[in-house]
Amino acid sequence: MAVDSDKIANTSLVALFDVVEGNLQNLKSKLQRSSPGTHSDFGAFLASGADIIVEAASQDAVRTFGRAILEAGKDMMVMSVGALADRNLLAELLQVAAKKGCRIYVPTGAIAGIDAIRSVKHLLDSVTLTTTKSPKALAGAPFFETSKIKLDDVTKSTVIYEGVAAEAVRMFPANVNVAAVLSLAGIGVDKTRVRIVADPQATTNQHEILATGSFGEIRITVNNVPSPGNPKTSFLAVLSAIECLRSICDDGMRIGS
Ligand SMILES: NC(=O)C1=CN([C@@H]2O[C@H](COP(=O)(O)OP(=O)(O)OC[C@H]3O[C@@H](n4cnc5c(N)ncnc54)[C@H](O)[C@@H]3O)[C@@H](O)[C@H]2O)C=CC1
Ligand SMILES: O=C([O-])CC(=O)C(=O)O
Repeated sequence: MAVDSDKIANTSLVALFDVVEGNLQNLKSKLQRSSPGTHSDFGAFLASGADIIVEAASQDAVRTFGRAILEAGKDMMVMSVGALADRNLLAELLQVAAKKGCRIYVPTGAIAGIDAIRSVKHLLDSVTLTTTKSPKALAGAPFFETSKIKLDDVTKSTVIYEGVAAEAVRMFPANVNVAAVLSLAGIGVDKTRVRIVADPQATTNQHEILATGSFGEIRITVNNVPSPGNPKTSFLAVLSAIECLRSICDDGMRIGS
Protein backbone atom coordinates (compact mmCIF):
# COMPACT_ATOMS: atom_id res chain seq x y z
CA MET A 1 0.00 0.00 0.00
CA ALA A 2 2.87 2.38 0.83
CA VAL A 3 4.46 1.73 -2.55
CA ASP A 4 1.10 2.18 -4.26
CA SER A 5 0.47 5.51 -2.56
CA ASP A 6 3.85 6.79 -3.76
CA LYS A 7 5.25 7.18 -0.21
CA ILE A 8 8.50 5.46 -1.20
CA ALA A 9 10.53 7.08 -3.98
CA ASN A 10 12.01 4.97 -6.77
CA THR A 11 9.65 2.06 -6.23
CA SER A 12 6.76 0.55 -8.10
CA LEU A 13 4.55 -2.39 -7.27
CA VAL A 14 5.15 -5.03 -9.91
CA ALA A 15 3.35 -8.13 -8.67
CA LEU A 16 1.44 -9.65 -5.76
CA PHE A 17 1.52 -13.29 -4.67
CA ASP A 18 -0.73 -15.05 -2.17
CA VAL A 19 -1.91 -18.62 -1.85
CA VAL A 20 -5.38 -17.39 -0.86
CA GLU A 21 -7.02 -15.94 -3.96
CA GLY A 22 -9.52 -13.88 -1.92
CA ASN A 23 -6.70 -12.12 -0.02
CA LEU A 24 -4.94 -11.36 -3.27
CA GLN A 25 -8.02 -9.76 -4.80
CA ASN A 26 -8.84 -7.94 -1.56
CA LEU A 27 -5.39 -6.31 -1.52
CA LYS A 28 -5.53 -5.50 -5.21
CA SER A 29 -8.93 -3.81 -4.80
CA LYS A 30 -7.41 -1.36 -2.28
CA LEU A 31 -4.72 -0.13 -4.68
CA GLN A 32 -5.27 3.26 -6.26
CA ARG A 33 -2.32 3.95 -8.52
CA SER A 34 -0.73 0.64 -9.46
CA SER A 35 -2.04 -2.40 -11.23
CA PRO A 36 0.38 -5.20 -10.36
CA GLY A 37 0.01 -8.69 -11.71
CA THR A 38 -1.71 -10.99 -9.22
CA HIS A 39 -0.40 -14.51 -8.90
CA SER A 40 -1.26 -17.64 -7.01
CA ASP A 41 1.39 -19.45 -9.05
CA PHE A 42 4.82 -18.76 -7.58
CA GLY A 43 6.72 -19.37 -10.82
CA ALA A 44 4.69 -16.77 -12.67
CA PHE A 45 5.15 -14.34 -9.77
CA LEU A 46 8.91 -14.84 -9.80
CA ALA A 47 9.03 -14.18 -13.53
CA SER A 48 7.28 -10.83 -13.06
CA GLY A 49 10.49 -8.76 -13.11
CA ALA A 50 10.57 -7.41 -9.53
CA ASP A 51 14.00 -6.50 -8.12
CA ILE A 52 13.04 -7.09 -4.49
CA ILE A 53 10.43 -9.37 -2.97
CA VAL A 54 8.86 -8.37 0.33
CA GLU A 55 7.76 -11.41 2.29
CA ALA A 56 4.85 -10.60 4.62
CA ALA A 57 3.22 -14.01 4.62
CA SER A 58 4.39 -16.74 7.03
CA GLN A 59 7.44 -18.64 8.20
CA ASP A 60 6.35 -21.45 5.86
CA ALA A 61 6.53 -19.04 2.93
CA VAL A 62 10.16 -18.22 3.78
CA ARG A 63 10.98 -21.93 4.01
CA THR A 64 9.17 -22.76 0.77
CA PHE A 65 10.12 -19.83 -1.45
CA GLY A 66 13.17 -18.12 0.10
CA ARG A 67 15.79 -20.07 -1.80
CA ALA A 68 14.02 -19.73 -5.17
CA ILE A 69 13.73 -15.94 -4.70
CA LEU A 70 17.47 -15.61 -4.15
CA GLU A 71 18.32 -18.14 -6.87
CA ALA A 72 16.38 -15.87 -9.24
CA GLY A 73 18.80 -13.08 -8.26
CA LYS A 74 16.23 -11.04 -6.35
CA ASP A 75 16.74 -9.30 -3.05
CA MET A 76 14.36 -10.39 -0.31
CA MET A 77 12.92 -8.61 2.70
CA VAL A 78 11.79 -11.06 5.38
CA MET A 79 9.09 -10.29 7.96
CA SER A 80 8.48 -13.88 9.13
CA VAL A 81 11.97 -13.84 10.59
CA GLY A 82 11.29 -16.82 12.87
CA ALA A 83 12.03 -19.02 9.86
CA LEU A 84 15.64 -17.81 10.02
CA ALA A 85 15.99 -19.24 13.53
CA ASP A 86 16.66 -22.51 11.69
CA ARG A 87 20.42 -22.21 11.28
CA ASN A 88 20.50 -24.64 8.33
CA LEU A 89 17.97 -22.57 6.40
CA LEU A 90 19.73 -19.34 7.30
CA ALA A 91 23.12 -20.70 6.16
CA GLU A 92 21.57 -21.96 2.92
CA LEU A 93 19.90 -18.63 2.15
CA LEU A 94 23.04 -16.64 2.97
CA GLN A 95 25.10 -18.91 0.74
CA VAL A 96 22.72 -18.51 -2.21
CA ALA A 97 22.52 -14.74 -1.63
CA ALA A 98 26.32 -14.49 -1.70
CA LYS A 99 26.52 -16.61 -4.85
CA LYS A 100 23.89 -14.51 -6.62
CA GLY A 101 25.05 -11.14 -5.27
CA CYS A 102 21.71 -10.35 -3.66
CA ARG A 103 20.73 -9.31 -0.16
CA ILE A 104 18.42 -10.44 2.60
CA TYR A 105 16.87 -7.55 4.53
CA VAL A 106 15.47 -8.03 8.03
CA PRO A 107 13.56 -4.98 9.29
CA THR A 108 13.58 -4.18 13.00
CA GLY A 109 9.86 -4.96 12.95
CA ALA A 110 7.62 -4.50 15.98
CA ILE A 111 10.46 -3.79 18.43
CA ALA A 112 13.11 -1.08 18.82
CA GLY A 113 16.78 -0.86 19.71
CA ILE A 114 18.18 -3.38 17.24
CA ASP A 115 20.84 -0.79 16.35
CA ALA A 116 22.08 -0.81 19.97
CA ILE A 117 21.90 -4.60 20.34
CA ARG A 118 24.00 -5.01 17.20
CA SER A 119 26.55 -2.54 18.51
CA VAL A 120 27.06 -4.43 21.79
CA LYS A 121 26.62 -7.99 20.51
CA HIS A 122 30.12 -9.11 21.57
CA LEU A 123 29.60 -7.77 25.08
CA LEU A 124 26.19 -9.24 25.89
CA ASP A 125 25.68 -11.54 28.90
CA SER A 126 21.90 -11.91 28.66
CA VAL A 127 18.98 -10.82 26.47
CA THR A 128 15.35 -11.34 27.44
CA LEU A 129 12.25 -10.44 25.48
CA THR A 130 8.95 -10.24 27.35
CA THR A 131 5.97 -10.05 25.01
CA THR A 132 2.52 -9.24 26.34
CA LYS A 133 -0.52 -9.63 24.12
CA SER A 134 -4.23 -10.11 24.56
CA PRO A 135 -5.49 -13.71 24.42
CA LYS A 136 -7.14 -13.01 21.07
CA ALA A 137 -3.77 -11.99 19.63
CA LEU A 138 -2.20 -15.24 20.84
CA ALA A 139 -5.04 -17.56 19.82
CA GLY A 140 -4.26 -20.26 17.30
CA ALA A 141 -0.57 -20.61 18.15
CA PRO A 142 0.79 -24.20 17.85
CA PHE A 143 1.83 -23.90 21.54
CA PHE A 144 -1.80 -24.49 22.60
CA GLU A 145 -1.99 -27.81 20.75
CA THR A 146 0.17 -29.45 23.44
CA SER A 147 -0.08 -27.08 26.41
CA LYS A 148 -2.53 -27.49 29.27
CA ILE A 149 -3.10 -23.74 29.22
CA LYS A 150 -6.44 -22.69 27.78
CA LEU A 151 -6.66 -19.05 26.77
CA ASP A 152 -10.37 -18.96 27.71
CA ASP A 153 -9.35 -19.66 31.32
CA VAL A 154 -6.88 -16.77 31.49
CA THR A 155 -8.62 -14.04 33.48
CA LYS A 156 -5.60 -12.00 34.57
CA SER A 157 -2.12 -11.22 33.29
CA THR A 158 -0.39 -14.64 33.13
CA VAL A 159 3.03 -15.82 31.96
CA ILE A 160 2.06 -18.65 29.59
CA TYR A 161 5.47 -19.41 28.09
CA GLU A 162 9.15 -19.15 28.97
CA GLY A 163 11.90 -20.55 26.81
CA VAL A 164 14.54 -19.66 24.27
CA ALA A 165 13.90 -17.84 20.99
CA ALA A 166 14.62 -20.92 18.85
CA GLU A 167 11.61 -22.68 20.38
CA ALA A 168 9.42 -19.60 20.92
CA VAL A 169 9.29 -18.77 17.21
CA ARG A 170 8.09 -22.32 16.46
CA MET A 171 5.49 -22.29 19.23
CA PHE A 172 4.22 -18.78 18.41
CA PRO A 173 5.08 -18.29 14.70
CA ALA A 174 2.74 -15.34 14.25
CA ASN A 175 3.59 -13.60 17.52
CA VAL A 176 7.29 -13.45 18.28
CA ASN A 177 9.17 -13.17 15.01
CA VAL A 178 10.71 -10.20 16.81
CA ALA A 179 12.52 -12.71 19.05
CA ALA A 180 14.36 -13.96 15.96
CA VAL A 181 15.28 -10.41 14.92
CA LEU A 182 16.61 -9.75 18.42
CA SER A 183 18.55 -13.04 18.39
CA LEU A 184 20.11 -12.48 14.97
CA ALA A 185 21.27 -9.04 16.10
CA GLY A 186 22.51 -10.23 19.49
CA ILE A 187 23.47 -13.55 21.12
CA GLY A 188 21.56 -15.99 18.94
CA VAL A 189 18.38 -18.03 19.15
CA ASP A 190 19.63 -20.51 21.76
CA LYS A 191 20.64 -17.87 24.31
CA THR A 192 17.98 -15.21 23.82
CA ARG A 193 15.23 -15.80 26.38
CA VAL A 194 11.55 -15.22 25.63
CA ARG A 195 8.66 -14.83 28.02
CA ILE A 196 5.10 -14.55 26.71
CA VAL A 197 2.34 -13.04 28.80
CA ALA A 198 -1.38 -13.31 28.01
CA ASP A 199 -3.23 -10.34 29.46
CA PRO A 200 -7.00 -10.04 28.96
CA GLN A 201 -6.69 -6.31 29.78
CA ALA A 202 -3.99 -5.67 27.16
CA THR A 203 -4.96 -3.20 24.47
CA THR A 204 -1.48 -3.07 22.96
CA ASN A 205 1.13 -5.58 21.84
CA GLN A 206 3.93 -4.91 24.30
CA HIS A 207 7.55 -5.99 23.79
CA GLU A 208 10.07 -5.39 26.57
CA ILE A 209 13.75 -6.03 25.93
CA LEU A 210 16.28 -6.32 28.75
CA ALA A 211 19.88 -6.78 27.66
CA THR A 212 22.83 -6.83 30.05
CA GLY A 213 26.58 -7.04 29.61
CA SER A 214 29.87 -5.29 30.24
CA PHE A 215 28.64 -2.29 28.20
CA GLY A 216 25.88 -1.63 30.75
CA GLU A 217 22.19 -2.36 30.38
CA ILE A 218 19.58 -1.74 27.71
CA ARG A 219 15.89 -1.63 28.61
CA ILE A 220 13.40 -0.93 25.87
CA THR A 221 9.63 -1.15 25.99
CA VAL A 222 7.33 -0.62 23.04
CA ASN A 223 3.56 -0.52 23.44
CA ASN A 224 2.26 -1.13 19.96
CA VAL A 225 -1.15 -0.43 18.56
CA PRO A 226 -2.26 -3.64 16.83
CA SER A 227 -2.67 -3.33 13.07
CA PRO A 228 -6.33 -2.95 12.05
CA GLY A 229 -6.43 -6.09 9.88
CA ASN A 230 -4.65 -8.48 12.25
CA PRO A 231 -4.48 -8.11 16.08
CA LYS A 232 -1.42 -10.40 16.22
CA THR A 233 0.61 -7.94 14.18
CA SER A 234 1.61 -4.52 15.49
CA PHE A 235 1.26 -1.40 13.38
CA LEU A 236 4.94 -0.65 14.10
CA ALA A 237 5.91 -3.81 12.19
CA VAL A 238 4.18 -2.45 9.10
CA LEU A 239 5.83 0.96 9.52
CA SER A 240 9.22 -0.69 10.02
CA ALA A 241 8.87 -2.64 6.76
CA ILE A 242 7.99 0.58 4.94
CA GLU A 243 10.99 2.40 6.42
CA CYS A 244 13.29 -0.52 5.57
CA LEU A 245 12.12 -0.44 1.95
CA ARG A 246 12.49 3.34 1.84
CA SER A 247 16.04 3.15 3.13
CA ILE A 248 16.91 0.52 0.51
CA CYS A 249 15.43 2.47 -2.38
CA ASP A 250 15.94 6.09 -1.42
CA ASP A 251 18.68 6.82 1.05
CA GLY A 252 21.22 9.53 0.53
CA MET A 253 21.97 9.46 4.25
CA ARG A 254 21.83 6.48 6.60
CA ILE A 255 20.79 7.22 10.17
CA GLY A 256 21.50 4.74 12.95
CA SER A 257 24.01 1.90 13.02
N1 LIG B 1 9.23 -9.20 12.14
C1 LIG B 1 8.24 -8.63 12.83
O1 LIG B 1 8.44 -7.73 13.64
C2 LIG B 1 6.84 -9.08 12.59
C3 LIG B 1 6.55 -10.11 11.75
N2 LIG B 1 5.27 -10.47 11.52
C4 LIG B 1 5.05 -11.58 10.61
O2 LIG B 1 4.91 -11.06 9.29
C5 LIG B 1 4.08 -11.95 8.53
C6 LIG B 1 2.96 -11.16 7.86
O3 LIG B 1 2.13 -10.59 8.85
P1 LIG B 1 0.64 -10.15 8.51
O4 LIG B 1 0.59 -9.39 7.23
O5 LIG B 1 0.06 -9.54 9.72
O6 LIG B 1 -0.03 -11.58 8.30
P2 LIG B 1 -1.48 -11.93 7.73
O7 LIG B 1 -1.77 -13.30 8.26
O8 LIG B 1 -2.44 -10.84 8.01
O9 LIG B 1 -1.27 -12.00 6.15
C7 LIG B 1 -0.43 -12.96 5.58
C8 LIG B 1 -0.85 -13.21 4.14
O10 LIG B 1 0.10 -14.09 3.58
C9 LIG B 1 -0.57 -15.17 2.96
N3 LIG B 1 0.26 -16.36 3.09
C10 LIG B 1 0.50 -17.08 4.21
N4 LIG B 1 1.32 -18.10 3.93
C11 LIG B 1 1.63 -18.00 2.62
C12 LIG B 1 2.44 -18.77 1.76
N5 LIG B 1 3.11 -19.85 2.18
N6 LIG B 1 2.54 -18.37 0.47
C13 LIG B 1 1.88 -17.28 0.03
N7 LIG B 1 1.08 -16.53 0.79
C14 LIG B 1 0.96 -16.89 2.08
C15 LIG B 1 -1.90 -15.31 3.67
O11 LIG B 1 -2.87 -15.90 2.83
C16 LIG B 1 -2.23 -13.86 4.00
O12 LIG B 1 -2.94 -13.23 2.97
C17 LIG B 1 3.58 -13.01 9.52
O13 LIG B 1 4.38 -14.17 9.45
C18 LIG B 1 3.76 -12.34 10.86
O14 LIG B 1 3.88 -13.26 11.91
C19 LIG B 1 4.23 -9.79 12.08
C20 LIG B 1 4.48 -8.77 12.95
C21 LIG B 1 5.79 -8.38 13.33
O1 LIG C 1 3.69 -7.45 15.69
C1 LIG C 1 4.13 -7.84 16.79
O2 LIG C 1 3.82 -7.31 17.87
C2 LIG C 1 5.12 -8.95 16.84
C3 LIG C 1 4.75 -10.11 16.04
O3 LIG C 1 3.62 -10.40 15.75
C4 LIG C 1 5.85 -10.97 15.62
O4 LIG C 1 7.00 -10.67 15.92
O5 LIG C 1 5.58 -11.99 14.95
